[in-house]
Amino acid sequence: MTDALAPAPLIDAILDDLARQGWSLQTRALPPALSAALADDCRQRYARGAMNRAAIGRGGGQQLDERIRGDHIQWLNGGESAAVDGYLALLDELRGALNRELFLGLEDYECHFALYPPGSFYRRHLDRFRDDDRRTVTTVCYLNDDWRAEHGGALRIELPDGSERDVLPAAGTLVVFMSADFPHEVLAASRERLSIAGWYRRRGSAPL
Ligand SMILES: O=C(O)CCC(=O)C(=O)O
Ligand SMILES: [Fe+2]
Repeated sequence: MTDALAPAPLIDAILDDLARQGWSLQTRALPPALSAALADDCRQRYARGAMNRAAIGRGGGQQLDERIRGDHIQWLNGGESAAVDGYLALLDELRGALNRELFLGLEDYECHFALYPPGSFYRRHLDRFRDDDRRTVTTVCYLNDDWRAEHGGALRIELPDGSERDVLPAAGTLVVFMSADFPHEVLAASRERLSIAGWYRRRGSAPL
């Protein structure tokens, strides 16, 4: 038997927050060594041109629009690097806990590296597509050392009571929220901003 990767208190805190308020902010979710290795991996992919400008919409309706989002992304698969495998193992452990404790029936997890060049942003949106309701829980983990508020680049989340919370994209921070319920946006930053955005998905209700 292998040791659990994620500390039980971290998993418990996320489950409690989600059950109570539908979202969770954890500032020490990723070990610093893993976060640093992921940041290196992301930067190398960007440098060799492996990351593409992110599109909006899905399937045949995809389009590029810098007025809506300006990040570059690459989808992640197991077996690409030790760092990515470590990250996926951690997030799979969380998936198991969400299913066991909150009965969410999450079948899989899709995620991508994202690099926002200075000045780029992602306008207010919901992560659940109109024509595809499989995305159920959103996760975003940040990979940026020494991030300060004056760098900008916050994730601004709108809470059900209409108030807003700004989350700094600092290394180690993981944000988790119910995909259908929290409009959010990424504010422009004065420096490069690295992250992994991901979605736990349920089986689709519509036939393919
Ligand atoms: O990077 C973030 O803080 C959020 C990214 C996001 O909203 C998305 O990729 O859908
Ligand atoms: Fe989003």
